[in-house]
Amino acid sequence: MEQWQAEMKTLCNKIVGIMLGSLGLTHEDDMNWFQPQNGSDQTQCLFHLNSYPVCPDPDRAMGLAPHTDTSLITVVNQFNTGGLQVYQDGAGWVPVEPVEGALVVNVGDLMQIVSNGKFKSVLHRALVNSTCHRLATAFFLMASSNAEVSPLRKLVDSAHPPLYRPVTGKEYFQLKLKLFMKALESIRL
Ligand SMILES: O=C(O)CCC(=O)C(=O)O
Ligand SMILES: [Fe+2]
Repeated sequence: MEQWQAEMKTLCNKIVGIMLGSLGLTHEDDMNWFQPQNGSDQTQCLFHLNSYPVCPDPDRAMGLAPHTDTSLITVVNQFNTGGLQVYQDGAGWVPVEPVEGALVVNVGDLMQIVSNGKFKSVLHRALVNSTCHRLATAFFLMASSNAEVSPLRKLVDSAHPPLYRPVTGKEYFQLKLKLFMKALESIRL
């Protein structure tokens, strides 16, 4: 389990590096701010094992209600049983069809903050079905609890003012628990 967690964290860090790199951020300083500092071992990753039993009337039930993740990114494994849907403006709820051997990467709220809105946190939900028990895992890469999360300096200038005030990883986590879908809006400048 520990080795799996370390490998997932490495994978997530790589993906975040590629995403921020695509915005022109390549320096170490741009990449390491969300890691635990000074050798502290605060939790920086969370893991959900979601279990959705067979449902006789799936149209009248919901596996996981619509939400955005608090994370920077979330890596989801659907184990070849669909159910995950993402909301797309204009199209509505779009199923994320499982692809054998592939993982799904969801953009979370913290990524929306640090990218100053360039990456949008995805609204998603999970449906149940009437034929098989669905399992899905979600691995969340968070910012460490004392890391300052704010739009990255290189993405901010007079033409692109910061959209969000700085928060610590811990503060945003608590805001999300309290305000749920209104958390991002509550730190909007
Ligand atoms: O079950 C799924 O496919 C998604 C799980 C999820 O969105 C979550 O745990 O936050
Ligand atoms: Fe989620």
